[in-house]
Amino acid sequence: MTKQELINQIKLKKSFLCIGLDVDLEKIPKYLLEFEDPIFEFNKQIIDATHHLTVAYKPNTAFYEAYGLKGWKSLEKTINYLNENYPEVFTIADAKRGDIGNTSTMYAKAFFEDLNFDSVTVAPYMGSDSVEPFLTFKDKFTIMLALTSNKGGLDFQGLTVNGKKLYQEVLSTSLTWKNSNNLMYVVGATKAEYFEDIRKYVPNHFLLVPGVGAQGGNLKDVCKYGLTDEIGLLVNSSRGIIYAGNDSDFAIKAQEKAFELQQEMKGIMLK
Ligand SMILES: O=C(O)c1cc(=O)[nH]c(=O)n1[C@@H]1O[C@H](COP(=O)(O)O)[C@@H](O)[C@H]1O
Repeated sequence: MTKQELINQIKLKKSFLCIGLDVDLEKIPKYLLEFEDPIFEFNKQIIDATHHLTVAYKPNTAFYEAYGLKGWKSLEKTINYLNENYPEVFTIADAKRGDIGNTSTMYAKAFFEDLNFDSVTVAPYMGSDSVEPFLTFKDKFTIMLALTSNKGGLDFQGLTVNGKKLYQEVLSTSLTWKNSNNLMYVVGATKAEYFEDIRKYVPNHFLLVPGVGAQGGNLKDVCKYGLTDEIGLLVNSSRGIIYAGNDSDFAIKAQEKAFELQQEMKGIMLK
């Protein structure tokens, strides 16, 4: 998908919502455990009920890898279902990869070619040659961790290096990399007070913003400085949406939660 196609979707749906498909067999409605593939059945129902309200889905691969080969199959069925039925939706493999160059190329092939996701999350710790292989894929995006939502996010990202905070250094250095227009950045919703500063470094790149909902982040605070003329934000909620209910009406409950967030986004976009 191109950046323009993503922006068109955002404008059409009046939404910059991303729904996290972080499926935990202990949390899904019990009746689904009777299905041959409970994870896929859960995702399918969530997707069918929410696709008109969201512009992106983000399965975190940990929730699939935890179930071994079966989990990976469920991930493959989920991305295939999305690509076949809702190709307009942006897809994010939240895998947080990154390694020496030739290994990163293989990670990129796994998520961009084999599974055909639009994007993958990557950690910047190993530097330029660990990220650049991901950036060579046309119309695919690499979403690099900048300032994460968790408490420990500042342990390293907040340290001063070369007179700058490490996350600032990550942002400015990454802009010098080849194909840096294929980058997006993760900035946690729980770090809303940093968005003004972050936009000084990356005024136009998309930011993936997790941490609204279960982690307590607030949409309005994020939008105050995070929004660009092209919106430039994908705000993710996982548990707050997909576990809104845990009975046979779970998909409707998820739809209600997604609708609430979409309406809030629409209000902000129309201001
Ligand atoms: O890369 C991410 O998506 C991510 C980065 C970050 O800083 N914080 C963060 O919570 N995430 C992911 O975003 C999702 C948040 O889930 P909820 O807290 O349930 O909405 C999980 O899949 C996390 O792994």
